[in-house]
Amino acid sequence: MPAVVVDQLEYRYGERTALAGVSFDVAAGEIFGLLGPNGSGKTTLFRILSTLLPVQSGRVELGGHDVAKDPDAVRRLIGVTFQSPSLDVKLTVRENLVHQGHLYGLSGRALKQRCDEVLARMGVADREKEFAEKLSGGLKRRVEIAKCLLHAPQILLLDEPSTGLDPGARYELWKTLESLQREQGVTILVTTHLMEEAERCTRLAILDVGKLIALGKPDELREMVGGDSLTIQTDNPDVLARSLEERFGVKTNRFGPSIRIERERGHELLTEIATQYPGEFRSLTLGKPTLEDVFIKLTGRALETVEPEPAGKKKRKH
Ligand SMILES: Nc1ncnc2c1ncn2[C@@H]1O[C@H](COP(=O)(O)OP(=O)(O)OP(=O)(O)O)[C@@H](O)[C@H]1O
Repeated sequence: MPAVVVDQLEYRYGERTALAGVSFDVAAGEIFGLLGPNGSGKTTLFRILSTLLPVQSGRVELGGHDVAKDPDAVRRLIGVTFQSPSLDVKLTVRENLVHQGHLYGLSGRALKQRCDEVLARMGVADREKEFAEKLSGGLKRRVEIAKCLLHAPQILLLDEPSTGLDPGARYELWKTLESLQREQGVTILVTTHLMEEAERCTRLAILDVGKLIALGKPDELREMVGGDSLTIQTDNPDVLARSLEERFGVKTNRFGPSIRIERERGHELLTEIATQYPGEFRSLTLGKPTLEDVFIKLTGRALETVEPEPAGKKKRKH
């Protein structure tokens, strides 16, 4: 039985469609990523999975329980962390855990034992007496995850868990998530707009404007983009892109000062551009396709901050 089933899920905020018929399954023990730019519907989906928003149309099941019919059973199965921190900063690390344990009906020796276990598992046992406000961002995130592990959930739902963390803290957090999956068989579902985080997922669903546009393992998704990915940074992207298209018959994608070209034997084109356009670019880089390239191929846009308008117009959020 899949840990999570999402079937033809639709959600609207008034006139605005946030989810337009999304379907996918997550197998038990996966680290499954929901990847998409701002406004793609990740948070809406996350809130439906965590029983905070109702199912308007379609079906969602976690651990075999329908979220619309049996939200209480779903809540017992899941541990959730949100984008905004949920620690009480005026309490110590252990006090935060103890209060959470009370909400789940834990007390006495059983609660103490669970607190000891999750503090050790998240590598924060030596911080238990510190006030939460004194902790770094990375440690706060670990304590939040410790908190949501107290009732031994089978499924963890983490909304952008790496947001605000530096690269070192991100790396450590992911090592811990991977060990939770490996050693305890916990199913983990994360939302993210970070490529680095998406690359570590066992499988990914890519969302764009409320639609699921791709589903698969990171390697399978990358295989959708042929050959190499060539990126050119330039002060004149429009002029240079037009000239490259005419001269080499290639298709270019333009994002701000960048031009991206997907091409077999990219090193040959790179040499041609370097010799025929000296001084017209700031940098010229060749690499294997990334998940960003997959998104560009599917949508013609970069994974940037774009907010769709109900009328179909697009405007930048920030
Ligand atoms: N409470 C709301 N009322 C009206 N529209 C909303 C509301 N919440 C989200 N939306 C809209 O629904 C769409 C999907 O938003 P959602 O927050 O789910 O996307 P997201 O991928 O999580 O983006 P972000 O990464 O910015 O949180 C967007 O167009 C957004 O503006």
